[in-house]
Amino acid sequence: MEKSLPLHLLHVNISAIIINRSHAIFHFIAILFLIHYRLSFFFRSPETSTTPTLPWLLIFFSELLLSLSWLLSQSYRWRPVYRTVFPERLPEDDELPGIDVFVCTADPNKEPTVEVMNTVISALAMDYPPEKLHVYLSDDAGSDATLRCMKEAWNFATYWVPFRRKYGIGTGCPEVYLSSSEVDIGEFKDSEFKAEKENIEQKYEVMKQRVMEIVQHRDVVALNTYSRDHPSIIEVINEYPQEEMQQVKMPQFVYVSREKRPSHHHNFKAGALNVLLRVSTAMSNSPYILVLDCDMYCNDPTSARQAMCFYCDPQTSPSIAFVQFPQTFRNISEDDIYDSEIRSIFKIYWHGLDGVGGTVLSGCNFYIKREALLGNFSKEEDPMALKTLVEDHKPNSITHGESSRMLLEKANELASCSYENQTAWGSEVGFMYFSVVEDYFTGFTLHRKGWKSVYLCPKRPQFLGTSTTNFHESSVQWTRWRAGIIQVAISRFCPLICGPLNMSWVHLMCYSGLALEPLMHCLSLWGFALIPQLCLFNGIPLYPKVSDPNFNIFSIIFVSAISKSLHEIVVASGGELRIWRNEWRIWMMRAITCCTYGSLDAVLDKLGMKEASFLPTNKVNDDEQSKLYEKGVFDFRAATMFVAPLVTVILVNIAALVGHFVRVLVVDDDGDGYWEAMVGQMFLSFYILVSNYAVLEGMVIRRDKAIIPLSVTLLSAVFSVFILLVGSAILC
Ligand SMILES: O=c1ccn([C@@H]2O[C@H](COP(=O)(O)OP(=O)(O)O[C@H]3O[C@H](CO)[C@@H](O)[C@H](O)[C@H]3O)[C@@H](O)[C@H]2O)c(=O)[nH]1
Ligand SMILES: [Mn+2]
Repeated sequence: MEKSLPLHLLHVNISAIIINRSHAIFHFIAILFLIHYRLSFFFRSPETSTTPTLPWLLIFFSELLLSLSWLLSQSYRWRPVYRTVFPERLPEDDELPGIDVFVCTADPNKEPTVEVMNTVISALAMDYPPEKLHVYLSDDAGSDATLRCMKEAWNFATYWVPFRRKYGIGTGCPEVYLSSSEVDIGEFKDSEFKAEKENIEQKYEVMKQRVMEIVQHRDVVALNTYSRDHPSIIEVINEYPQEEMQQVKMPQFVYVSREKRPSHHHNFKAGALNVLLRVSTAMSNSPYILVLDCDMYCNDPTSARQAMCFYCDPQTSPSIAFVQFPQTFRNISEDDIYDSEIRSIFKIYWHGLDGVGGTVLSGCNFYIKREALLGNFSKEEDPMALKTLVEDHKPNSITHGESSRMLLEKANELASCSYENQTAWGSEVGFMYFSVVEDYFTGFTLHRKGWKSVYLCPKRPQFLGTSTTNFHESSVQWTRWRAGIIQVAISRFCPLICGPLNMSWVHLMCYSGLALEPLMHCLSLWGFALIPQLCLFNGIPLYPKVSDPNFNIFSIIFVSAISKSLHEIVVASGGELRIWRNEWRIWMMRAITCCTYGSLDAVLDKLGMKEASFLPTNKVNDDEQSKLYEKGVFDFRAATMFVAPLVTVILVNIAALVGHFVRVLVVDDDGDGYWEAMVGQMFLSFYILVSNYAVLEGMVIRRDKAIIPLSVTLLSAVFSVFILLVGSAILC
């Protein structure tokens, strides 16, 4: 009886569909009116119009681009769905499939070792049969200190894992459990629990102490060179004797550091994941793989069982390549001025993609099918003998003695940097190398092959990580993401031209929207930030007079766009009004900084003039920076390249408004309705200044350490004078 009950359910969000589609129709009609208005300009007699053609064309182009981006983004809103699972209906433990967990770390200076250890420990502590769980850590730095710390982590885990299991502790991460005062009081007040908890606390402190010593003695200079040039190191950690013999069944834990040589491109995270993919094929060969970033710990130990609800269902399992959980972060402040939560992606877009074919692969927190990554590869002739590895291998063959030595030898060969030479790794097999956003492109490749994916977003965050919470770091990260996406957009893989293959057209529209968004946003927002302002400065109207009925088209589009986003943030996802303001603001800022630089990076990469790079983000907590973020104050101590464009835009907008008022005062209104004709542009400038008041504040009002330096303001002033002079000469 139990068996016939479903393991998972799909709920279609009907009310969202009705609202989204009716709004889309309404907004679309308004855009058609706008296009009609702009086009009719070209059929007017030249005498009746005072506006030159070029600015008109440019603003029309900006409007068209933003409208196209809006149109593509309707695909994410076409059929939003959400899912529920029933892990209690899963088959018995011994029938569950095996899981290999991959954790990646790359730079011990930027990725605190204790955090990496906590992630590994939380994975070892997952609520899953231990003999079916294998955890692999990829250390791209090949740091001996990290390896030693992992042995400490393993040692501590042999106490933590049984403790967590025995008392059903709700989180797998010891740091979180031990630093939180509210967890599990009440239920376990008995002395046995208290004693055991104290023991765990003590063991954790000892571990941290040892780790600190190891880390302090690290030779940072030597490590930096070594991390780029070292042989492969693979160790099965649980082969080492434990402090005290414990009769605990533990998952397997393997440390892997692939070989790295300056002469070989290491392909960043995708390269690391592919090595883990091969090494794990030789060792445990579990059919499913969970990928985690080093700072993304398993908050809820039940995620594996939740994901298995899809894979244990014979009806859905054959077509699903991966089950994606959202990235959720523990360091998000109430204001979240940099949208570090990436709200729209995980709360809106991914639900929409799930409804039309499958969510995009999102870097970590996904359970992926090994078969989907290896494809038919394992069955084909493979010059490098992966074939024998995949087919002849019996999982769990790591024992002591000769066979184990041979296995490790084989694994080292698989982790060598020449292994992939002349193979399909990274182009057809495994994680894709083509773009620095390996996740987006790998997911796209799988969907193109006809695989599906699902998005599971339970109330309780399954994984928790640290997000970038300062302006510089998040700008660097966004520039990388934008660059990686535009690499795809301007290549033969551009979703718009590479054909739907096995995807639905709405799904393809989603991918196209994501791929083209950065380009469309940066071009159109630069247009909106400069063209109407230059015209305002020179007294040239670009919008209809207020008394002209056509003015309503623009007001309606503006109000409609704002109300929709307000509805999505405030009503549908329960956010506050200021979250809406902050998102809107950071979107504008990123369009003219990160999107622009990302596009440039991608274009230069395509021309062979600059290689795309993936610098890991800094995960070391800086108290001062965190405080500013908590208070919702912009930290402008960022590279000039990220601040100067913002200041330049602000200055041009101020100049336009001032220029306009001077003109009105000096040149008398000739009764031609000049004032009326400029209302649209005045409003736009005013709106940009009000929305980006934080930049003005950083320029002239604030008096702290994180303000915009005078030198940057002066440099931007030079830029804006240049733009005003040259722009006016060209446009008017
Ligand atoms: O050469 C590298 C570079 C990075 N990493 C690891 O990749 C992970 C993600 O790097 P991070 O610096 O945290 O970058 P983020 O921008 O935060 O990563 C986001 O964006 C990436 C794609 O750009 C995705 O892979 C990630 O999952 C996603 O969280 C970390 O565990 C790194 O240790 C490597 O293993 N090798
Ligand atoms: Mn990260």
